[in-house]
Amino acid sequence: MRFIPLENKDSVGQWAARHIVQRIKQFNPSTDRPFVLGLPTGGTPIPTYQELIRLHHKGEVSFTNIITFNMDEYVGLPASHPECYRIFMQRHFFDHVDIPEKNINFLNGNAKDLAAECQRYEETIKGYGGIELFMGGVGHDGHIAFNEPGSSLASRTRPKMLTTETRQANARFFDHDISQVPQRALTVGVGTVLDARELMILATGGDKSRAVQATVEGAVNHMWTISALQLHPKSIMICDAPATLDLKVRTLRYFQDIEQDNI
Ligand SMILES: N[C@@H]1[C@@H](O)[C@H](O)[C@@H](COP(=O)(O)O)O[C@@H]1O
Repeated sequence: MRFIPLENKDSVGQWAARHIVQRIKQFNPSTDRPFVLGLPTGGTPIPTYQELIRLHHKGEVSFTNIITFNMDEYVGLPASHPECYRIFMQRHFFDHVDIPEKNINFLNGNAKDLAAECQRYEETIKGYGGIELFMGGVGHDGHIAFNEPGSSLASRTRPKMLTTETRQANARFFDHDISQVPQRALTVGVGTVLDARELMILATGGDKSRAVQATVEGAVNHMWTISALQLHPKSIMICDAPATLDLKVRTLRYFQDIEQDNI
């Protein structure tokens, strides 16, 4: 696992966006061979989306031959709700780049049969030959996508109950009213995430430092599902300085040393 310690959330966004653009260029996608990108919502990836939009407007990257899969979606939020993840993604990213509508994939949290919807998602991902690069954030409790503590590290896409801690954290998007935050979500599983050919996880802010510590220094553990990153052959975690506060100085210096040409 690579660990990239940077200064602030904007440098994290710039690094992540540059990495995505570099991977897309190396892959050289076409209509017959599109690049499949997994994407998160949340506050953390917003600087990355802003930088990707900037690079797109500069002519450095096109999303015409990119297929996207978002990680998760709330269950039962009206499709037009501003915090519905599809709407969030339109607002922060898709509306500002040249991705064709048909290339965008989401879980439908209003599907009648949620299990069948999750199965459909898994099959659609497989149909595209899997995900090339999965970008993600991390919850305060170390969840990846909505894989809350105790989720199987082999889990696949399925409905999950959200913890009170996660609903409290996300209440900031719902007028700070936890009762408006859905109790359930559909989420790709930890196993689904691990199947991607590359993982890139972003963590910014001091409130993520315990999750970062668990990921980088802790043991692989279902109570910190993000720690499954250690099992992946090609994973990167990118942090700002506050998110590294719980790491040992020795750990931080080690990664600063080996990544000095990349930070
Ligand atoms: N399901 C999402 C995750 O995919 C996201 O990574 C996490 C962190 O969000 P934020 O970036 O806003 O801190 O919270 C949500 O619960």
